[in-house]
Amino acid sequence: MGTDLESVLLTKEEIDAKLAELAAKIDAEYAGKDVLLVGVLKGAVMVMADLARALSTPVTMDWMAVSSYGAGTQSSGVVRILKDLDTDIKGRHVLIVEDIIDSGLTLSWLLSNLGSREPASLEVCTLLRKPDAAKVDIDVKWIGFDIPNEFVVGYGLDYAEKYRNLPFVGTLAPHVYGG
Ligand SMILES: O=P(O)(O)OC[C@H]1O[C@H](OP(=O)(O)OP(=O)(O)O)[C@H](O)[C@@H]1O
Ligand code: HPA
Ligand SMILES: [Mg+2]
Repeated sequence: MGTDLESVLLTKEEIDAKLAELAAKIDAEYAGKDVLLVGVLKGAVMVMADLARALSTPVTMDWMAVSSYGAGTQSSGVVRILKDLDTDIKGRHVLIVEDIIDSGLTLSWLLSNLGSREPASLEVCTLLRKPDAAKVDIDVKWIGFDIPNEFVVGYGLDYAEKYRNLPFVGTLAPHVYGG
């Protein structure tokens, strides 16, 4: 697996099983409703692709690009919109799909931004969350895994844009980012 990675935290099989579990709960919640999945680029691409295919509920998908990390391993706290939604979400049931909640700053900002557009409902599904890294308290309805406060890569998650295409989630060796 190369010397840049320290260990595998979640295998592809564990991720697949968890997404199937989450999809069943999401299907039950939105039965008969018209749902818009909002993926947060770029990290959420893999979760969105696999979660959307695990759902039975018909959904539409839109994407928002925001960035708060740049090339580093620490959130700057400053969120920039790089690409806004194409869809007017007023009156829609919106489910934000995220790869990870770390400090929570990105999602907290996104929830208030999208919330002000008057959706019928606004919920969050994230594959990963780091409870020990939280700087803000956020209400998240669907969480795949709570993980330790270490920098992780793979399955959409990057370090300086690398490793997003790994099919599993792993921890990065500290020497890679000077830790
Ligand atoms: O809870 P936080 O501390 O705010 O961190 C979580 C956010 O950081 C990452 O995105 P990033 O800004 O790295 O953009 P990317 O998805 O394009 O990698 C990740 O995909 C989340 O959106
Ligand atoms: O642990 C992480 N890895 C990659 N990207 C991230 N963005 C927030 N936290 C992380
Ligand atoms: Mg990133």
